[in-house]
Amino acid sequence: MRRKLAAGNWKMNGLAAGLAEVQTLAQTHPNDTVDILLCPPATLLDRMSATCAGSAIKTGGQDCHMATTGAHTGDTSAQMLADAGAGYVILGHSERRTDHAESDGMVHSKTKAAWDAGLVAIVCVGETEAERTADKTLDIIAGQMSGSIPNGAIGVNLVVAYEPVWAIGTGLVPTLDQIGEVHDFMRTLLIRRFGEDAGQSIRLLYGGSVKPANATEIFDVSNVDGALVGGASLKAADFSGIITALEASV
Ligand SMILES: O=C[C@H](O)COP(=O)(O)O
Repeated sequence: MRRKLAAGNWKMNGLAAGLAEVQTLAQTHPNDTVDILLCPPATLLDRMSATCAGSAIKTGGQDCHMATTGAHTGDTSAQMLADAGAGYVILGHSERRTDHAESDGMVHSKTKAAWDAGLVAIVCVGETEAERTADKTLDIIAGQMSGSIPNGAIGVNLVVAYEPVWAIGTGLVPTLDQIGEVHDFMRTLLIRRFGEDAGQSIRLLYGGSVKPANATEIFDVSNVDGALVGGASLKAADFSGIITALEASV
């Protein structure tokens, strides 16, 4: 039985004042019937981890370098994220793939670095609007998963997030059939590559304009084990509505 996960990605949003939202969220969801994760900007990670200590909320990074230490100005290693209290790291988000030209090979190396540091890697995949229109969605997903995920994936070290690029921050959401088609396909790929036990235990998240109003129907889709939420994770009231919908789906 896969444990559901509600993951919030604050992206480049959030100052110290935002920690009040985290305290409210922790008070609203004191029990951990699902996993709750917040990934703040690196500047807030240490303080958010301290704020969440003893609560049901875990913290994570939004990216890591593939090396452990060294002359990499401006970068953060997986070990540093763990040192700041993180248990997870988001890797290969489409904004990183676009803004920083991250290739599948780089995401692959970063995932290995995350595992070496004891972090759970949330590897993101997803097609652009043009790729969906050209009916290439499943090919893109297969290529990104094969190129970005190293050998050795199991349920406790990997989460895969399906995020159609055209649905991120746009208010557009694929149909439930489209989400189900991709999630079922990802499950099949994981089982084929890693075997039945590991393949069935890796959690699959949907991400892209998830809100309290559409969360329940998305969480009913087969092989959707939770969500990777951007904008709606910034305010406790919004993210709480999504967590409540996920708890109800268990
Ligand atoms: O990492 C989160 C996703 O990019 C989704 O962002 P969004 O919920 O603002 O569409």
